[in-house]
Amino acid sequence: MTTAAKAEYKALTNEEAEALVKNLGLISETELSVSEIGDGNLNLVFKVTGVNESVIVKQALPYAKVVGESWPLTLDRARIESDALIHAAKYVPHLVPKVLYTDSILAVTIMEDLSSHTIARKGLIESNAYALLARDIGIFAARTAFYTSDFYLHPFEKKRLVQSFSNPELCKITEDLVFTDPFFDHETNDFPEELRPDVEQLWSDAELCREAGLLKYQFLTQAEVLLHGDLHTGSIFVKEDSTKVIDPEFAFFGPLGFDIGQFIANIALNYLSQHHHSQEPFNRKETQDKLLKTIEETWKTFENEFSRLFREESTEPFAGTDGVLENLLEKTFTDAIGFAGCEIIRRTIGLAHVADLDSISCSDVQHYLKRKALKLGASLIKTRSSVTTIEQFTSRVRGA
Ligand SMILES: Nc1ncnc2c1ncn2[C@@H]1O[C@H](COP(=O)(O)OP(=O)(O)O)[C@@H](O)[C@H]1O
Ligand SMILES: CSC[C@H]1O[C@H](OP(=O)(O)O)[C@H](O)[C@@H]1O
Repeated sequence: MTTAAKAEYKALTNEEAEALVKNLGLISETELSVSEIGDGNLNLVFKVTGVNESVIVKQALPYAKVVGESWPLTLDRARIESDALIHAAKYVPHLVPKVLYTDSILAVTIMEDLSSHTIARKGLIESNAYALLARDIGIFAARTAFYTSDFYLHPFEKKRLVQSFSNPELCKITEDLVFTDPFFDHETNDFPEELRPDVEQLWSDAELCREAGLLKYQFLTQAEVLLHGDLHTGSIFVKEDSTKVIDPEFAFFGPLGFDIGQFIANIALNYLSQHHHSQEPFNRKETQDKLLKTIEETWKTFENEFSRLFREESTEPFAGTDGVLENLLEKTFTDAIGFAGCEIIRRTIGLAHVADLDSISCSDVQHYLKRKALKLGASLIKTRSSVTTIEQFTSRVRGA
C-alpha cells in the first residue's frame, strides 16, 4: 500500500481516475476502461478495469452526494474510511477489501475490486441466503471491537486511537438521522401521507421519545470500541464463500452494541419485506426462517467470540473478576436491541430509506409493512430491557 499527498483537492473525472490508477502502476495493462458506479448516498466510486485486472477508486466529495452542495461534508471521512479498513485488516483481513493506495488530500482510497460479490441488501431482496454472513459479521464485530477496547489496548493507545478516529461530522449525521429527526416533526423526514397518523403517534409517545433520547445519549457519550458506524446490509458484500465489509467512513469510538444493532435491524427490515419479495408462501417461510437464524447466529457468534477474546487476551486486571464480562454483554445486548429499534424507525420514515421496503411497488403493501416496522421499532426501543435473549428478539420480529 502506498500513501502520497497531492497539492490540492479536486473531484476526479473518469479520465483522471483512470490516469491515477495508471500512474500508480496499480494495473499493469495499458488499455483500461472506467465507469462511475457509486450508488451510495455520499461518495464517488470509480471502477477502473483492464482485461484481467480491476480496482476501485473511491473519492469523497466535499458535500453529501445525495443532497448536493448545500450539505457540505468533511473530506476527512476518506482518511477515516481507509484507516478503519487498514485497522480492521489487522484482525479480520479476510473480511475487508485490501487497501492499495490512499491520498488524504484527494480524499481517495483505492481498493480491491469486489465485483465478484453482491451487495448483501440486493442479494437478500432477491431472497437469496448466505451461509457465511451471520458468522462473518459476528466475528467482524467481535474482533474489531475487542481489539480496540480498554480490555485489550493500553490506555494511552486507546486514547490515541479515540482521537485519531474522532469523526464529529459523520457522527452528527447519525445523531440527527437515526436518533433525533424521526422522533420529531423534522424536515428531513420522508414518509407518505398515508403513514402520517402512525408517525404522529410516534412523535406523541412520551415514553418512546424519552427512551430514544437515552439511546442517543449512549451513542454520544460511550467511547467503548472502534465501530464501523454504518453496518447496514448496503455496506456488506457477499457471495457464497466470502463476506466483505466496506464503507466504514462513519467509524468512531462508540457503544459496543451499535454495529450489531444496526445489522440485525436491517435483517429484520428485510424479513418484513419478504412478505412481498418472496411471493410463494412456502419459499417465504423458508427465507424468513433463514433471516431469523442469521440474526440469532450473528449475536451468538459475536457473544462467543468477544467472550473468548476477553478470557484469553484481556490485559485488564478486572477481566478475571466474576460478573464483569457478563454485565458488559447484558448491557451491550440491551443497547443493541434499542439501537436496532432506532435504525428500523429511521429507515422507514427518516432520510435514507432501504430498498427492501421502498422497492415494493404496491403502495398498500408497502404502507402495511412500514406500519409493522414502525410498531416493531417503537416496541423494541421501549421494552428493550425485557428482551433478554436473541430468540426473544427474533420472536418479536416474527410477531411484527
Ligand atoms: N471495493 C468495491 N468493489 C466493488 N464495488 C464497490 C466497492 N466499493 C464500493 N463499490 C460499489 O459502490 C457502491 C457504493 O459504495 P459505498 O462504499 O457504499 O459508497 P457510499 O459511501 O457513497 O455509500 C457499492 O454499493 C458498490 O456497488
Ligand atoms: C445523508 S447520509 C444518509 C445515510 O447515508 C449513509 O449510508 P451510505 O454511505 O451507506 O450510503 C448513512 O447510512 C447515512 O445515515
